[in-house]
Amino acid sequence: MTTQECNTTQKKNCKNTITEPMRPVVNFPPSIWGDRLLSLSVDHSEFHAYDIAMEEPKEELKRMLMNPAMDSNTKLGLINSVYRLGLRYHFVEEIKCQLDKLFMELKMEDYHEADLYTISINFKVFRQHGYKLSCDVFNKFKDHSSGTFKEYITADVRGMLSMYEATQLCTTGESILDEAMAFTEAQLMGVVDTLECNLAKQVKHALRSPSHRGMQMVEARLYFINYEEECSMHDSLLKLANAHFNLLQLQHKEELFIFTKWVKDMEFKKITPYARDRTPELYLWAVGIFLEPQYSQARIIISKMAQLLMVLDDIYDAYGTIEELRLLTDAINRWEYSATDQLPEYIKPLYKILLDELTDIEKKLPKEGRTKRLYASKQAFQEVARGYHQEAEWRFSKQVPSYEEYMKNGLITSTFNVFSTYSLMNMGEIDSEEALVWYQTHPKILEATKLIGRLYNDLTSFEFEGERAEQVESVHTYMKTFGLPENIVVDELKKIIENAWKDINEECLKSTEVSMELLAPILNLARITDMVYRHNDRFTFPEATTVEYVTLLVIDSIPMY
Ligand SMILES: CC(C)=CCC/C(C)=C/CC/C(C)=C/COP(=O)(O)OP(=O)(O)O
Repeated sequence: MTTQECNTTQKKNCKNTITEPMRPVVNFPPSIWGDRLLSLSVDHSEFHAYDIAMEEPKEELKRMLMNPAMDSNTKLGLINSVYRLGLRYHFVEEIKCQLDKLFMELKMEDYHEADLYTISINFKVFRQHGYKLSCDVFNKFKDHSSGTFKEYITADVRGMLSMYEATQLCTTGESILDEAMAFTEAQLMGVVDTLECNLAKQVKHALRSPSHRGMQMVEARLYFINYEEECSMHDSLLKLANAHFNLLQLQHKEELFIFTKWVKDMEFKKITPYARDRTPELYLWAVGIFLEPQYSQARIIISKMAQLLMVLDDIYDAYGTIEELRLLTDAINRWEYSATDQLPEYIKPLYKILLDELTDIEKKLPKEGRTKRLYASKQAFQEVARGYHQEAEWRFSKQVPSYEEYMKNGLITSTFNVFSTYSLMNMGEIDSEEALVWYQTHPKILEATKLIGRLYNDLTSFEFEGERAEQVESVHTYMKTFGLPENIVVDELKKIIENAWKDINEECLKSTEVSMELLAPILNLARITDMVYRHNDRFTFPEATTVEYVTLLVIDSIPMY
């Protein structure tokens, strides 16, 4: 977020005639958390207790998933619940084995008699696991003479909700799904206030955040609360989900404490008082990217990187003068302690933290492939600094680039290359030559995710930055490049976001090229972006939903079953 450009004005200090730049005062809302997060503590014996509590239900669920006698729709329903509860990673092999078989045996005739709910669940489950079930399964719900959906399905709210969720898996060219998304959304909005309690909660949340685009752990907790009847169908599912939530909450508490303490120990408040204070909000991005317990260290590293990016963003967007920003960019490009000398005093401690942290991360990485991974992560950081600098130069020279030129740079300043590089290098996957080669081809899924990040971020912030004469963000560059009014441009950019989601969905269907495990952090990055920016900038102004979600994941206790 940028502020009024006023740091080129010089203020005379009469006593010693040294000129001091006038720096903008940015009224970022303060953090609402205070020191509360520093009192988070965990009892380590509980980790073990939850691990034990998970063992039996996990084995029972494996048996259920592999049970050949279970009817295919019941099985797909169970896989749907497992996925929505964030438990998929426990059953990767079993689910693959079952879906391979079910998908191979599938015949379109099987869907002739099936209802909307069943077809939608089938569709969603297959697609979410990489199997491209044809969208033709929905043809029978269309009245082809009128071109609209058949009237009778509007009475089936549960079915429509499920269809709405399924349409989020749409890929390019599937017009029936585009139409179904608009149709079900409008119908659900029309009836939501007339529904009974549980269904109303489910519909309200889906309209606010469809499950495929939501942050996995938040979605899992809300599924557990809002879809009680589905979760209670199998006792083992209930037990496993419950122990799993408790286990993850312990981890989240511990990690958030470590991250908060690091922010305090590094004295960010003192050395970067001009920057936003958003510790749990940044941590939420890390939880969004990685759900699984084994990525604890990755979540802490990603949170730290996000903190450094946020502070850099606040220097480049507001606090630094253009001369200081040039020096800072040069120092980040040099990436060596001796470059500290060229920096203004107030940036020196930050620069040191940046270099120290990377060295520290280096020590934690396995020796094999270390150089390559470090090179990639350093490059990603340097690229963002150059991108931030380019934006500052445009603002300084009051130049408005073309939309294309802006976006080329804007994809870089989305910062998502840093997030995904750090994610992959902490997965061990980037060790594999194949994964690294794939990553360096600028995969479509990553480009689409960056696009969503840049556009959503701009769409939610351009209005409150609207008083500024020269805007350097996507809405105004698009308006200027194509000579279109603001309302049309906003709609156009939203369409581009929808198309980017289609690309992401398509990429996740090609799971033979790269594993779903490698795609997951990138898909999850798009999901957390959707959660944070779909309605407004919930990162800079986190009061409502972000606080609600941090509380849900880290603070609210989970009753034991
Ligand atoms: C797409 C996007 C930027 C996602 C943010 C991901 C994230 C948590 C990054 C670290 C902090 C940061 C730069 C937040 C965005 O600030 P801002 O809203 O001021 O960003 P801007 O200056 O690039 O518009």
